[in-house]
Amino acid sequence: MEAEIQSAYQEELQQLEKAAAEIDRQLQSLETIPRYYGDDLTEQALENIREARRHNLQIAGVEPYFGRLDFQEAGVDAPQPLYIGKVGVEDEQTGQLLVIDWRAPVASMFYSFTGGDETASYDSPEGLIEGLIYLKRNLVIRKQILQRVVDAYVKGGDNLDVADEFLLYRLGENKDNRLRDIVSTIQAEQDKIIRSAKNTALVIQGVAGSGKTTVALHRLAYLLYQYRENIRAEKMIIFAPNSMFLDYISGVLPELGVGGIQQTTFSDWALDLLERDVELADPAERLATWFAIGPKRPVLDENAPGRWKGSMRFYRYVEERLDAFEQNYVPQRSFEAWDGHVLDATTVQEWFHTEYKHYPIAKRRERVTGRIKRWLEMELEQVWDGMQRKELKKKANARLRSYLKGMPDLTPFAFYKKLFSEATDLPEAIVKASNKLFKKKIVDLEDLAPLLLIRNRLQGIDSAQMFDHVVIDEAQDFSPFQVALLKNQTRGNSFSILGDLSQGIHAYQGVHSWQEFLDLFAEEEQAYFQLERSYRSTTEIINFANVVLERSQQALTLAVPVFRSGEKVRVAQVAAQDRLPTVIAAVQRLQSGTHSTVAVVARTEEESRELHAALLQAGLAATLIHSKQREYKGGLSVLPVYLTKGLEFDAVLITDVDEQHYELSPQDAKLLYVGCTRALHELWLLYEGAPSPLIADLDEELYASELEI
Ligand SMILES: Nc1ncnc2c1ncn2[C@@H]1O[C@H](COP(=O)(O)OP(=O)(O)OP(=O)(O)O)[C@@H](O)[C@H]1O
Repeated sequence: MEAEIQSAYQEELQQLEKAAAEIDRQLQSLETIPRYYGDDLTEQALENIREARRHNLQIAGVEPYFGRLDFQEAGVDAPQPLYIGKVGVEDEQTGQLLVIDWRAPVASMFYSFTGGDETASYDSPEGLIEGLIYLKRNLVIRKQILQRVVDAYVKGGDNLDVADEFLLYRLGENKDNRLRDIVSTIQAEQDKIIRSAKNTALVIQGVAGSGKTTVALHRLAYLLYQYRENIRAEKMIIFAPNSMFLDYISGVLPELGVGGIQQTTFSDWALDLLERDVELADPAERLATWFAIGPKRPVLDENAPGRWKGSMRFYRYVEERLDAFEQNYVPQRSFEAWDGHVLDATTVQEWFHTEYKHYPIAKRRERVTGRIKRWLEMELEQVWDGMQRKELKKKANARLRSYLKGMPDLTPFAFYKKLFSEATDLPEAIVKASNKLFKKKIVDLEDLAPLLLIRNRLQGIDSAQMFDHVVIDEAQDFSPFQVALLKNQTRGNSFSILGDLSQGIHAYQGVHSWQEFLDLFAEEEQAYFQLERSYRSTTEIINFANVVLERSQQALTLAVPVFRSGEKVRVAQVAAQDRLPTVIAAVQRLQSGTHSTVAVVARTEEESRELHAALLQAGLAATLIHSKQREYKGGLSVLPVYLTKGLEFDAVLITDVDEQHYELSPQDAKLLYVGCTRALHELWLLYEGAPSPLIADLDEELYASELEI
């Protein structure tokens, strides 16, 4: 056995030497060609191709490949070793592929093949190719040095779940301040999502840590490769919950060799399109209101403004108002330039409703106005007396100004404001609150989608504003209105919509069932996937978090851990006077091991500020994360629980898990669940007085109560 391992290692060492030498040679030969900076278009195109190759070779130069698959195609004599890497590399001398891009059809077998039956197949442009797999091998190469060779499958061998062994090895690593690519360990259920056809609206429900964000980013890289003829990176967009999250995920796409994809939050994107004509109400205040402790929180029902204004009922209401506005846009009366010189109302209506029908309202107004002016000029040309013409022109222009007032040139905000000020059939509380806010030209997050719907109808959607693909991360916080709006701007309904209802802590604005989104798409253009395995946390952490979730009294899917065992979760009571010293000592203990990212999670922003100050005073370099934070620095972070969503840390310490801070309610259970599932390796919870009912009377197997600090 030992001899076999040695010989496999030697074989791979030789292969690596050969591949690395070829990559270096190609890179050097490209470097000898001077870069072109001129304005000749052909030269520019050639330079772009060279630049893309340089970039790919640089990526391949660091880690040429990560896997090997020996595949014997039916009808071929012997198995061929296929080396799979982040980018494809061709041997320039032989024309053979030295490394196959992980996104290529043949590489799909590396992910879909999970042992068992040794036959495998893949979809190629020529049709289905079938054959036998002889070997599936994982390779770890760092800076061109071969570090690990692990065989996940050998035909005829004892294949004992070695695929999992390699995955566990990757999952056991500590995290720095960025999300990473997972090309070498994409799981079969994730691969299916990544390789789904472009023109489909995918809705993905995935438990915490199931790789949703990561999978969505890999899917973008896949689509760009597979549909390179008719899709462009600049036409793809990722919507994420906040700027700090965008910063946190910003490393993955460049690692996959992809650049140029728009990455933003819905509010930033919407405010830009609205030309910053309105201001957004302070998001920190909104969070403080909805995440207040206990009874201070507003009632969450279908009349919560976010739910109500985000509904399809309101979408249709706004559309009806727009229809009525358009229908009555042209004045009923004719335009009389001066006595007896009349332009019929029906003629103007014909121009507006029939001739220019395909233009948006504002454009139609422009066209119709221009045409009336031309008609007027022609009428005036027939008046021979210059003095009289001048007189009539003055009079006619005054009448025209008054006539055109009947076709108001409204901004989206002016239309929306008017809609609320005239509304008699909308809930009173919503109208009152909206009118009050709109007086100051301030709007809430849930007003942005209606404003854009109005904008699109008034001003139209420019082709530059259309998308080839849209990713919505943390989609449980999105409303049907937002998705319906984006649907109008997305070619082929190409969407990746991913989220987790168990983490729906913004239920005052987000969906309560995925059906709310699925209803927006025809049956044949949608697909629904569920991811249940959690890759982030140890089994101990997942089992603990699942109990918290079960106490939410809602039927939610529990996460299934990938079997990776670690420390027990620690739950300890502390006396009031010991709270801060205990937090400080606990952080020091958690930082003393190999953990590079540690989070102290408080219930509110105010409490996280206090803890942050105490940690700084104790000489610990902690970063406070607040709702306006744009950058994620890693190391030691202090943050309120509702801002942890989407992030992950080697160790997490949650403070104040007592009966006041976390009640036995679905909302608090989801909050605590989110907090717990952020931890990769260690999770500690502290409370004063009585523990939260969400963690009281737990099975002793689930936790340890000593802190050992
Ligand atoms: N196939 C995989 N191989 C290795 N690591 C993986 C794999 N899938 C997911 N992970 C890791 O699991 C962690 C969670 O991934 P990610 O943040 O994408 O999950 P998520 O479903 O978006 O989580 P959440 O909803 O809790 O924010 C990351 O560290 C990611 O690298």
